[in-house]
Amino acid sequence: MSTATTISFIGAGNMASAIIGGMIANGFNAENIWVSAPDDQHLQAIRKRFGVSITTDNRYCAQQADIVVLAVKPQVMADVCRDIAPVAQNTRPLMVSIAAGLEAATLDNWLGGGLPLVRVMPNTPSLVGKGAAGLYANSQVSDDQKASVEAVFKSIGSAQWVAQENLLHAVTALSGSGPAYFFLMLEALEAAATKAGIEAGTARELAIQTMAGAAEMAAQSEHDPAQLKRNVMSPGGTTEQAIHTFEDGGLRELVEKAYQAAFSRSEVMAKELAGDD
Ligand SMILES: NC(=O)C1=CN([C@@H]2O[C@H](COP(=O)(O)OP(=O)(O)OC[C@H]3O[C@@H](n4cnc5c(N)ncnc54)[C@H](OP(=O)(O)O)[C@@H]3O)[C@@H](O)[C@H]2O)C=CC1
Ligand SMILES: O=C(O)[C@@H]1CCC=N1
Repeated sequence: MSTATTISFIGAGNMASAIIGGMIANGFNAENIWVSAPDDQHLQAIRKRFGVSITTDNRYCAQQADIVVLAVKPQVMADVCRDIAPVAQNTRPLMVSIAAGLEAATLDNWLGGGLPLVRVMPNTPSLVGKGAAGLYANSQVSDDQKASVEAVFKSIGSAQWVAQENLLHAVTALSGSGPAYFFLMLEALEAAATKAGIEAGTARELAIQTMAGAAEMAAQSEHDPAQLKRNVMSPGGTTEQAIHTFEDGGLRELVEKAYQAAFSRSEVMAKELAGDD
């Protein structure tokens, strides 16, 4: 990505902040980032935190950039896109949507048609440079534009292109929503350990370090997760009692059910919102 690349974010919430924070921590120049949202006080806080330029005018924000990231909730996306469409048609930036569900053709239609558009499904650990994003480009996107957007998301974690757009539903249910699954596991482990008498701060520290250590080991090891799990399960020891409890309690089926629920919701959102024209 060129150091002169300018990026505008329409929407300044959890996900936009995570991406911006990750980019700046990785050396991207805050002067080349614009952010717009309706609430000026919220924007002032973003400026203070990251040193980016801010405006409550989405059109003005979109006009500043080579890449425009649409980072609002799916339900307000139609209004936002229709509002900035004249500007986008005039300056023809690379449009990037991070919204769950919303299809490229629907977005492009709201933006007036014929624009280069990449859909990205990122996740909040982008803030700490450990994001995981799936990307899909429509046919208007050039190779250079693909390289630029890939560079942005690689700078804050892993970025993987998917061959078909509908695979983004599968990415959303895996890595888009995924951080919440692991935060739930942390909450549950911390609660169990606290009940057993460990001080809450200590329980959290040990649980987090265990999760981070397991993830790092899985990333670095030549063994698959099943083997790594077996390596912890000493015969007749403690771990096998816990793992058998998880298996007997139907954890795998529950994970599959939860994954499918997120996947289906993404599909339903795509259908519902595609009808919003
Ligand atoms: N959170 C996550 O983990 C992930 C979210 N996403 C996607 O990212 C998108 C944003 O989600 P998230 O950041 O969680 O949501 P938030 O609610 O945290 O942020 C939404 C932002 O949009 C702003 N906004 C609302 N209306 C407008 C408008 N008309 N013009 C400009 N900005 C507006 C809000 O402004 P204000 O601050 O003033 O209220 C807020 O800053 C969604 O489409 C979601 O599907 C994708 C992957 C992961
Ligand atoms: O829950 C959501 O809809 C968004 C998309 C993936 C993570 N958060």
